[in-house]
Amino acid sequence: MEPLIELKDLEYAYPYASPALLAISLRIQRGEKIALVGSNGAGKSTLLLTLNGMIRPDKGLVTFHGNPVSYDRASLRKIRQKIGFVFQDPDVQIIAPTVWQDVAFGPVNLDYSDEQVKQVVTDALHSVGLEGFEKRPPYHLSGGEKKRVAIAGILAMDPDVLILDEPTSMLDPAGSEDIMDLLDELNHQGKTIIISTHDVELAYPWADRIVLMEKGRIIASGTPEEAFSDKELVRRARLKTPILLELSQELKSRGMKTPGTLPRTVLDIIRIIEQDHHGTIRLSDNGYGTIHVGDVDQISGPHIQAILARTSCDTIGVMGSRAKICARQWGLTPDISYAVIDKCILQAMNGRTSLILTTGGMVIRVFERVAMFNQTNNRSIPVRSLNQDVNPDKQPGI
Ligand SMILES: Nc1ncnc2c1ncn2[C@@H]1O[C@H](COP(=O)(O)OP(=O)(O)OP(=O)(O)O)[C@@H](O)[C@H]1O
Repeated sequence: MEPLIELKDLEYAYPYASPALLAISLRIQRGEKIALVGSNGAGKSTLLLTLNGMIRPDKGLVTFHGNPVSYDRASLRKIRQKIGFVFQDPDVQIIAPTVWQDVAFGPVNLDYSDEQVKQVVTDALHSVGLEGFEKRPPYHLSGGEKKRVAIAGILAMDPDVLILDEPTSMLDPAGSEDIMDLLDELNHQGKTIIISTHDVELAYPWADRIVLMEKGRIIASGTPEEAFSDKELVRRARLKTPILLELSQELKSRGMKTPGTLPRTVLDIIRIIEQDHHGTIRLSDNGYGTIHVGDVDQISGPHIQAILARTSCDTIGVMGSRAKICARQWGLTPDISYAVIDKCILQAMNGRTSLILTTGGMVIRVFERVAMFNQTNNRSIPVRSLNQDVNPDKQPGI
């Protein structure tokens, strides 16, 4: 398959400095979620800047859709619309006095009509959960909100690819989880996402592919399990093994049976431990808790309130920006907003009931994920849709 972006034998050195990139070759497929991981100075930001022509390599070739990137003004304008870049520090990117004007900056410069600008800015602010922020001065927003403004400014130009340099730097844990959840949502909508980070715990469960960098070179590119399993490579890259992987390596070295696949989440680790105990480690006396799923675009706040009043629901999880806004408007305080499905499966295994609020295609994703878990682990955790228009007979996993 032709890659969406390809880098061939790139080399680059900043003026009066030693090479920042050496022998870089990389193929990026449409729809991938890639994390470039490496220590300070490894070359991650420089590599990202070559992807949409912000840095022109001294040697080698960058192609997009099979066409070599040209560095004339018009071509760069085009490619930067299709490959959007979110800088590490949002203050570098935010330039206008209000959120609306800032997000509208790109579309206005692309000569969109007033009507189009209005539409794309409204949609972009909706996607990142910043409706109602239109008139606010960006400089008075929190770090997480500024990051969202920067992402909205890029989304307003409808890029195929989103590049984010250290997307969670300067954010608190909840803010980081919100951003990673947003990136998942955008990827689910078809965007290719490429981030840089030195946070292995963030990259390991999130990425489809990890590209490990050291001193300007790519030293590994593979699934997170492959990239982080080689202790020597991880040491060379001045990183550390993700804690779940280290735990599973320790369990294995102590004779615990581990399945073919390595754990990416807490749920995976629990599964390994349970299998070794023949699935009897702990199951609540009540059996499994139910996972309820509601599409916030198909259901009203009062309806949810009524359901919550008559069902004992131990945990509320929200997936996606729209669900987060609705939960806030309906006066609900979510317990979880990241890795929601896995956490609700863990709750269900402890006999606890949960409610997941989300939108559209994500509802089906919940059913599919739980069905797959039930099938591979011989479980029967029930999932129920709160939306009447979903035919339970057609729902996988019930
Ligand atoms: N504007 C610049 N001028 C000169 N040298 C630079 C410049 N930007 C980066 N470098 C150098 O290029 C190399 C790669 O830096 P880069 O910022 O790409 O690494 P990084 O992996 O993104 O690091 P970090 O995680 O610290 O952001 C480093 O040696 C750095 O000192």
